[in-house]
Parts: sequence; structure tokens; C-alpha cells
Amino acid sequence: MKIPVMEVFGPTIQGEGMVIGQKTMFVRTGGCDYSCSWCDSSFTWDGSARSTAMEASEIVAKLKEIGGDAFSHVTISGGNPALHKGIDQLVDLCHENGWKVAIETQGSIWQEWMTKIDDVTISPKPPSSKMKTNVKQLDYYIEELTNANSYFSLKVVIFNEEDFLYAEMIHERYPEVPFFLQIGNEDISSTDDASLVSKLLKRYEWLIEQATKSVIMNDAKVLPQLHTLIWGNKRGV
Ligand SMILES: C[S@@+](CC[C@H](N)C(=O)[O-])C[C@H]1O[C@@H](n2cnc3c(N)ncnc32)[C@H](O)[C@@H]1O
Ligand SMILES: Nc1nc2[nH]cc(C(=O)O)c2c(=O)[nH]1
Ligand code: SF4
Ligand SMILES: [Mg+2]
Repeated sequence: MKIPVMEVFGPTIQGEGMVIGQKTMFVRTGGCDYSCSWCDSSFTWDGSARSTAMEASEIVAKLKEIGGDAFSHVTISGGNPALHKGIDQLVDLCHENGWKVAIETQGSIWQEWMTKIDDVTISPKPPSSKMKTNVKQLDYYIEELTNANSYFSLKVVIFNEEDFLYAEMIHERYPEVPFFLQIGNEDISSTDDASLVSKLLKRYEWLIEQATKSVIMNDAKVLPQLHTLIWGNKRGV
């Protein structure tokens, strides 16, 4: 079953969330059921770029072609990779090659293959995105991953106070799930890396302040997007 692929890149490091710093390859799929106002990967769904329909075996060949033997971890992101049934085979092939597999999804669509993934990041969207969370669906997600004994976490991107309150609500709803706060990048098309980084670090400091003040966030981890601090808004890193 073919998968629409926007880009395959790496090795690089995972710049976000539960396995931040992990050396990894990326497979970015096309299409999303959301359209977040601040999406830094909107080319996956807004029609501005074309995807290539690829079989899982072709994706694996591409990973080997560009990564050689210099990786053992593959992150599938998008768009929403959970739109695609064919990822089941991709995960199996990665495992056959001895690679671990991570996924980035917003938790809006469930797939049975989700429980095979080694590192699952669920990133529900706060009010600034203009998207609405289906909490019942999120409850189901968390329940399925918990029952499957999966290694998973929640990561909420924060742009303002209202987003922070949303993050508190999510963390309180699923207190057992490892919880990550991430700073939002407001300047997704800036090419001025110096001013971008300085602004992001200010936002990071602000988010740390919010988290340190909050009694609900006692066990939260507060992170920047590491890749943005290093490479700015560059694609394919
Ligand atoms: C591009 S999304 C793709 C995966 C999936 N659709 C999702 O949103 O989780 C990957 C991650 O980037 C985050 N992200 C997107 N735009 C961002 C921005 N402007 N600043 C910070 N994080 C952003 C998302 O919240 C998500 O955690
Ligand atoms: N280095 C790096 N880390 C990332 N973590 C999540 C990413 C994504 O776009 O899903 C991403 C990305 O695009 N690059
Ligand atoms: S859910 Fe993810 S890929 Fe989809 S629009 Fe939002 S940030 Fe972008
Ligand atoms: Mg990204």
C-alpha cells in the first residue's frame, strides 16, 4: 500500500520532545486532517508542494540510500502520518532492519499499527492553532497506548497564556503520561536566524517561568525546538 511522502531526510537529531537529541532519520508524509494556524510544515497539506506515492520498501531503500549505515532510528512525521494505513508495513520493515521507529501525530486518528511504534509523541493542539481537540478521541488514544504498554508522551506547543491553560487541562486529564511543553515558533518564514534564535530563547525563558509558577506543571519537561535553534527555519534538517 503506497504512502504519500513529502521528504525523507537525515541523519539528523530529533529536535523535539521525549527523545530530543536522538540521532534519527525523518520520513515526512503528506496530508493532514488539521490546518493549524501556525503549522511549520504546512507544505504537507496546503497544496504548495507535491508528494510522491511510495511503497514501504521504496521508503526503506531511500532511507538506506541517504542514511547509509549511519542510523538506527526513524521518525515518521507529517502532516498527520496516522492518515495512512500503509505505515504498518513501513514500521515492520524498519524493525526488520533493526531500526527503532518514532511517530509524531496530533492524536486525532487512531491506527492499529500505532502500538508497534517505539516512541509515540501525541501533540494535541492548543487554542492558538484554531483547531478543536476531540477529547473523547484523545481519551481513546491514551487508553489504547496505555493498554499496549507503549512508550508514549504528550507534547503541547505554547504560544500564549490561553495555550498554557489548555496544556494544564491536558496534563491534569492524563497525569500518568509524560508531559512536555514546547515553545511555539511564531516566525516560521523568517530567514534571519540571529533574530529568530534570540526571540525563541526569550519565549523559552517565558515558558520556563510559566511552568515554574504552575503547581500543575511540577512534573513537566519544558523544551525548545532544538533544530530551530541550530538551523532556523531550514527544511529537511
Ligand atoms: C509539523 S507537526 C507533524 C505531526 C503532527 N501533525 C502533529 O502536529 O503532531 C510536528 C510537530 O511540530 C509542532 N509544530 C508545528 N508548528 C510549530 C510551530 N510553529 N512552532 C512549534 N512547534 C510547531 C507540532 O505541534 C508537532 O508537535
Ligand atoms: N530535527 C528535527 N526534529 C524534529 N522533530 C519533529 C519534527 C517535525 O517536523 O515533526 C522535526 C524536524 O523536522 N526536524
Ligand atoms: S496537526 Fe501538525 S501537520 Fe497538521 S496542521 Fe497541525 S502542526 Fe501542521
Ligand atoms: Mg517540524
